[in-house]
Amino acid sequence: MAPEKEALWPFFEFAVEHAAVGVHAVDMAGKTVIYNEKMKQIEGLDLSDLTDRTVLDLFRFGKNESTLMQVLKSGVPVLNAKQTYWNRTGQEITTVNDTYPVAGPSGMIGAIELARDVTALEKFVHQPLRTYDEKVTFASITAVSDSMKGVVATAKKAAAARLPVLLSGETGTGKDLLAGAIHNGSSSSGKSYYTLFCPGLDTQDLRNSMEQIREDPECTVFCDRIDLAGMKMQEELLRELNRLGEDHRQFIASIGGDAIDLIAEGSLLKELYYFFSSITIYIPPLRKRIADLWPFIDDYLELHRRRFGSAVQGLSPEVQQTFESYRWPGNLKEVELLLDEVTSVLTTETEITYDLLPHHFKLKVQEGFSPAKRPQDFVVQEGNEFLPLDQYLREAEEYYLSKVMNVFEGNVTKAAQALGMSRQNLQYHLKKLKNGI
Ligand SMILES: Nc1ncnc2c1ncn2[C@@H]1O[C@H](COP(=O)(O)OP(=O)(O)OP(=O)(O)O)[C@@H](O)[C@H]1O
Repeated sequence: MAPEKEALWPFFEFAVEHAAVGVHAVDMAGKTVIYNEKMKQIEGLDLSDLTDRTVLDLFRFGKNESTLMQVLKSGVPVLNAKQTYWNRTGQEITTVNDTYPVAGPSGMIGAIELARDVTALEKFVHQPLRTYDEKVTFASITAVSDSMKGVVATAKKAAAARLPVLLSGETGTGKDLLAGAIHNGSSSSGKSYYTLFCPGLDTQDLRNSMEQIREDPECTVFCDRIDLAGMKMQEELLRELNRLGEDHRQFIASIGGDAIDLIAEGSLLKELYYFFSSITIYIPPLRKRIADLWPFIDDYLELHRRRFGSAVQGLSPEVQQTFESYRWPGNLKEVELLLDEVTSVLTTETEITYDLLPHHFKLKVQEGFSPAKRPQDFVVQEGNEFLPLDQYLREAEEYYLSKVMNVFEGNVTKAAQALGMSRQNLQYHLKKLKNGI
């Protein structure tokens, strides 16, 4: 390298590390040569040893599924590929990726992926309900598990009583959907439905919306994610709501977790909680009501056959096992986006097989079983703190199973064979560990 260029090297390095886009570059062998801070943040991983191994070794996705590998092979850029991730803390992240071939003095030397984090924008541009132009009703909600049946039954009562309702649950559990169903199931059906998306709300937006709401005495007002609005905005919102007076409006709000915890940690204004909580409905995460997963997928595939002429009839047994043991931090919304991604590239396939799953999802499946323990934590040595036997055995079991699941890329059948146990038995152990039992 020319000395004047070499002198600039620290600047390049600094720029890559501090860039607001994720940067992942690989050489012609697929070995990672650059993986910047933003990319780690986006993928929710701490991969300090990434540079020593090839991407394929590490993530073990099929060659065709990695856009980096695709570009390495074709030499053609892949631009504007949108992906939604749920990192291991359950945070939803949407990126738009551009992947380019990189040329050296005598030909191509690798490929580079630039990932723009558009999560905030996605959240701000309010996502319409995914109902394919059909009216949202209680029948739009997949509710096969007992807990979800209970949720719908309470929501129906709330719609009839027209009392303020507070919906709580993780991202993607269907709070928006339920709010829409309550509106359409109440006497406000056919009247206006206002959504205030609280994380993106400013004083001016709030006042403008409130002006319209004031003129509309029979509407429904849905305040989405009040816990993400900030305390000052919550106080303003409460003042505006109290000013509306005694009309016939239906008030609904949603929060992303337990109300009492959110109040205790200072993310939810107690008085605003009281305003909405005449009826509180908690929607459990999908992993606690997995019975809802299969009917949701069946409905999704049936709708796609009917509307878009898709040929897909179902999932291969391997994919079923993977879905059953995955934690689904983004709940049914994550399932839906994953199916959108998979089905968008299918043509004549009648079954979704493991190979067809996107690599970022396989990565999440592998990551799902990686407790923060190290091998030395299980070595019994004098001077170490001794754990109660049952805790030690549980942690060792979790550690061992996590490693075996990683080796077999989340494939329960193969892992069970290696462990000398039945698939059902392994499934039972994995579920037990995931639920912290
Ligand atoms: N029980 C359900 N039945 C049918 N579809 C569901 C259900 N739960 C979620 N979905 C699907 O997931 C999508 C996203 O759900 P929704 O936006 O209502 O979740 P949310 O809890 O409001 O999420 P967030 O907190 O991120 O806004 C819905 O549009 C719907 O397609």
